[in-house]
Amino acid sequence: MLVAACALVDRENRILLAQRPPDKAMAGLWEFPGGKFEPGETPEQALIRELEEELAVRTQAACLAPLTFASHAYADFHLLMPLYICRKFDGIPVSREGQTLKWVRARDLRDYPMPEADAPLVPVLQDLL
Ligand SMILES: Nc1nc2c([nH]c(=O)n2[C@@H]2O[C@H](COP(=O)(O)OP(=O)(O)OP(=O)(O)O)[C@@H](O)[C@H]2O)c(=O)[nH]1
Repeated sequence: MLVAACALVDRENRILLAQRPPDKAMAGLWEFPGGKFEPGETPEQALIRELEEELAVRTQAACLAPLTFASHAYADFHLLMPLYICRKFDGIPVSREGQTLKWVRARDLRDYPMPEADAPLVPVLQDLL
């Protein structure tokens, strides 16, 4: 499974996390906004679409910088997930799909339980921010 994810970073260097709603797999875990690619989409197009759909945030490919990626074997699928970082976006994120949103400092990321695939991404963000 290919998923594009984004660390949205605000002016205070905080990262936006979204908590998965109770009715979904991995409910309650905190994740980076993003989602699966649709046929024919580039990762950047998928992310721009997902940020708009999930958070009413608008950005553009030039504002999405590749940061790192996750490659993780879940029991039922293998996830390959590029993680972008974005500091330049329009709009204040609002929850459009029932997720709880939280701006989190890099040093506090470990306080938010995340999907297994995300564990190696945390130190990369902590080093950067
Ligand atoms: N967006 C996002 N997805 C992640 C992260 N870590 C991680 O393992 N995933 C997994 O990647 C997949 C993302 O798919 P998705 O968001 O498009 O779809 P979903 O499972 O929420 O449900 P849906 O198919 O009903 O939209 C899920 O299996 C999710 O658990 C992350 O940090 N951000």
